[in-house]
Amino acid sequence: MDNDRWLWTLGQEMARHQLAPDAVRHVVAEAAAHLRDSGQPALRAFGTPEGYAAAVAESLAARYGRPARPAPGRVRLSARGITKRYRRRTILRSVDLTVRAGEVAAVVGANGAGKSTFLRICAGLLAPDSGEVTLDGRLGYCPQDAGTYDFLLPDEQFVLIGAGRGLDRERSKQIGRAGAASLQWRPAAGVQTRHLSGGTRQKLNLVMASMGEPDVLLLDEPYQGFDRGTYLDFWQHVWRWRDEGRAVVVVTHLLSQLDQVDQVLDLTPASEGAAA
Ligand SMILES: Nc1ncnc2c1ncn2[C@@H]1O[C@H](COP(=O)(O)OP(=O)(O)OP(=O)(O)O)[C@@H](O)[C@H]1O
Repeated sequence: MDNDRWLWTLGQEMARHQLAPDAVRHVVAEAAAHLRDSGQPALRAFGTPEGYAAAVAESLAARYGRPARPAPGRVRLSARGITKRYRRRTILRSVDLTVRAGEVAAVVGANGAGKSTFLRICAGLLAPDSGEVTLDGRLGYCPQDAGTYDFLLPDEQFVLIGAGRGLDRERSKQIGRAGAASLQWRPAAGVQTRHLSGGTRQKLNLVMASMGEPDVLLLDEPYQGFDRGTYLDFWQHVWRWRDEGRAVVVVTHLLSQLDQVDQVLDLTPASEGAAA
């Protein structure tokens, strides 16, 4: 089945699940954009259109059936007036973002709009030219390019990160393995990180970022390379972290979850946004 046919079938299937036409258009456009960007065949990226439509319908039903959320708490992350230039190019111009405990913010924008740059600034890894970031609580940061060590075993990475978060070896391994299992991954004994697939390294990256119950999670497109099931699992984690009172910031290109997040920070430059 070619991608056009797949997208058409997805639209039909979603209509069959009685999803609103706007939602159908939204999801089909998002899937089409992902296929265009990734160059992947649709079946490999998302599975069958029937299965994907059912999963979307389920996730929307879960959303509307979700019990009342706890009210957002204190401000965990505040970025004010963030401006960043590389040589003469201004990448970020006076960007503001405030995220409270129990909130999810999505950072969106075209390739090169400065999403990763903004997250690195929020994580304290990069200094802005002007503006200020205030972070209250423990930070978990999942960079876009896996922050993993090639020659370590996953367990060794869990122990390393756990040590920095005050966890002993056994507890670190336990938490790491449980996190891996929740993303449908069971690390095989003796396999170094360099031998893991791209999607699995990304799972490792995400598990490490979320170890030690951070108050603020900064996630830079953490699901790249995930298959469809794991991608949906990832968003379930996001909602759980939010309901546990964490502040979560997710950089994303994909739009289907945007109506479920508390705020969307669009870094597309004003002139480009107007032209689009
Ligand atoms: N160290 C650097 N020196 C010069 N330019 C840089 C540097 N880091 C990033 N850039 C440029 O800044 C712009 C923003 O990069 P950034 O990675 O933040 O964008 P992005 O929105 O995350 O992109 P993508 O969606 O492709 O991941 C890009 O044009 C990039 O080439």
